Amino acid sequence: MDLFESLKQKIDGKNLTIVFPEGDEPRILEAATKLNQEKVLKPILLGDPTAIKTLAEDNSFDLADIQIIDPNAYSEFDNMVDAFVERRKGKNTKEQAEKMLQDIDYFGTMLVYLDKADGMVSGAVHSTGDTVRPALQIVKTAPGNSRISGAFILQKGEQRYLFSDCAINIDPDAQELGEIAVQAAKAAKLFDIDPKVAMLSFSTKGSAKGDQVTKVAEATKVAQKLAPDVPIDGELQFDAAFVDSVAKQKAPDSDVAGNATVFVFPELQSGNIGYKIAQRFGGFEAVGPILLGLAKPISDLSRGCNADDVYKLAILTAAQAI
Ligand SMILES: CC(C)(COP(=O)(O)OP(=O)(O)OC[C@H]1O[C@@H](n2cnc3c(N)ncnc32)[C@H](O)[C@@H]1OP(=O)(O)O)[C@@H](O)C(=O)NCCC(=O)NCCS
Ligand SMILES: CC(=O)OP(=O)(O)O
Repeated sequence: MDLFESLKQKIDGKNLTIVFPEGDEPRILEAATKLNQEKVLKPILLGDPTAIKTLAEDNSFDLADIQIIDPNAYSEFDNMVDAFVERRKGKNTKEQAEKMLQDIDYFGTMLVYLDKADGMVSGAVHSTGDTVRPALQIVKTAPGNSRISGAFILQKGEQRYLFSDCAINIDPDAQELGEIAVQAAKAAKLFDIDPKVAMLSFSTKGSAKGDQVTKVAEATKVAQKLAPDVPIDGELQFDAAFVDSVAKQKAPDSDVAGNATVFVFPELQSGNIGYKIAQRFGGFEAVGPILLGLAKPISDLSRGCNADDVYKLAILTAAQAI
């Protein structure tokens, strides 16, 4: 079954609410309208209600009973400020909190933190840093996770893969990269991908030398130790990880090479470039980034997203809430 149909079945009837801070963005309105009409989940839009309704009318989107919250007229704003200050444990004053919560991503994240929404989807307009920073500061990591990472599902026809980290950690060390790989393997299972994890490099099993290669080889050992029941191998070049005939030549003893389904990139430059090449040259649909390791589901869109990407990421985000 199609991934999104199966995720829709999982969340069906659960009345999950997803907050969209960028409520005055047409792609968000289109996706929210569809999610609401199909009763997949309950969207909450942030912004000026009059401006949002006018924009919806201009684009023929029927918002029906979708909840709109105006952060500038939010009756529980003072409580939100107090909860934020308490959460930040001395890192931000009340005056700073009042200012920070004018930012719709901070405001939306607080709605999730305070259980007034089950998840959040933002980033159609805002950069990843601005979207994710409030989540890191307020929601923080889930138990057992020292950091978060950002994965993409890449799918085309029957093919479905997971790429990570394509969004968050700029230059992880070996320990961090190993943890990113384990987060990716766990997430793959959630999205019906049988994880076979390739730790990517420009070298296969010592064919090249250097600090960057050593880092990936060490990260492979970290990941194997953290998740001994998951097939994880590296360091592997992409062709050795993906193409059976190349795998036979370059890494004949590997249980992952040639069959990888989860691709872990050595740092963010290659991860972010890699997923966009698969998407734009390879014709794969890229859904994400899905933030892994956060205590509550919050997702960041690429600014290049369309309404269908928003719709699908909202479903993925809601599925992480159950
Ligand atoms: C994610 C990112 C914004 C965080 O960086 P930052 O704002 O400089 O973060 P800081 O170092 O100031 O830390 C802010 C908080 O986040 C936490 N944090 C930072 N990175 C984290 C991570 N990967 N996992 C968990 N927590 C993290 C810090 O501990 C800190 O918490 P505190 O305020 O409670 O002490 C930054 O790593 C980044 O810009 N990454 C690249 C994003 C990007 O442009 N991607 C490409 C497009 S998708
Ligand atoms: C994930 C990503 O690359 O986001 P953006 O395109 O918004 O920078």
